[in-house]
Amino acid sequence: MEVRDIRKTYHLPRGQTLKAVDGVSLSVMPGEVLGLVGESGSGKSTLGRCLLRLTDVSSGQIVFEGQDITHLGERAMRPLRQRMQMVFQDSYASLNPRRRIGDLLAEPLRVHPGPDGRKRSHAAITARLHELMELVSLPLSALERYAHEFSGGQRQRINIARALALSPRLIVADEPVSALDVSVQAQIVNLFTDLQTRLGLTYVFVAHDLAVVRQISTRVAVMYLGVVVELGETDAVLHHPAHPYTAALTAAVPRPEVGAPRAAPLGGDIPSPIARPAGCRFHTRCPAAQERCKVEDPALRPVSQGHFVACHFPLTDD
Ligand SMILES: Nc1ncnc2c1ncn2[C@@H]1O[C@H](COP(=O)(O)OP(=O)(O)OP(=O)(O)O)[C@@H](O)[C@H]1O
Repeated sequence: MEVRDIRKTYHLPRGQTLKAVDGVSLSVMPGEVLGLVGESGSGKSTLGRCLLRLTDVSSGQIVFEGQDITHLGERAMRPLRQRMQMVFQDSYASLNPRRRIGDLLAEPLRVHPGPDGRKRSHAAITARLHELMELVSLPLSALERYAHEFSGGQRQRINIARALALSPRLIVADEPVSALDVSVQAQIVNLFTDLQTRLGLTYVFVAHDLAVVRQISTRVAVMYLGVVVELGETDAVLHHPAHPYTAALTAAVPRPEVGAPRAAPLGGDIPSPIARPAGCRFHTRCPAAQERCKVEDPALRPVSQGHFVACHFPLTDD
């Protein structure tokens, strides 16, 4: 997927505008896991929804497998929906409590044609449901039960099974483990990793927990107030951050292999995206801000091969 300068503006009552995504360009390569991190309100969920066209973008371009999908209508999007799916944070809200799990999972299989382009038979649907249960390590008996009969972790397995039903290539997972207990989180992250290897999936993995992102991501994009401020390989971004914001985020996470933290944890709140600061949008909280940062918005530019930062004074390792 190629994303070019996409923006999503919400028009609020009283004429205010909120730029939730304010010019993001990035690519998602086949088979990679792109972690999207940033504090609450930075625009991660909105960007994830824009990528899958679950919300309309205000401007910019989204190209998926060579096809410009930016302005496709719902009918034209339908065949593409099979190839891109979303897993949400709230495992309960996304499962209809009055329907058996087997019924919920069968629905997309009934609506969309099979790999041969024809309507799936009852037997083909049943066989696929069994495969899905195996993929997410749930017993077949789960198909007969209702959402409330499962734990949060099991419900997230069901949501993953539903996302997998139509054999997608790309999955956007929006904080898929944030609502789970820590021990369960690890199991679900491992499940995502196993599935990725087995099925050759590509993920955009939205999370505010850097430990989770470090574990699963090939590359990381750090968002702040609607833009990507740092992008690169996971190790480069999280272990050698070039943006003071990333450095502050990583400083908040204890790392056993490193003694003293590299930067002070972040103070203050994220400013309102309705009245975002002029110049570099991070300057009001940046320990290294200078005069230039108050007036000039830095563009994302390379600091090394494949590692990009939007900062006038990027950090170096020495
Ligand atoms: N439907 C909407 N109408 C108006 N504003 C919205 C809407 N959806 C999101 N926003 C605003 O857009 C900004 C970005 O929100 P978004 O949920 O994308 O951020 P996030 O980084 O995913 O945060 P969180 O982790 O809290 O979900 C926030 O200021 C939010 O209030």
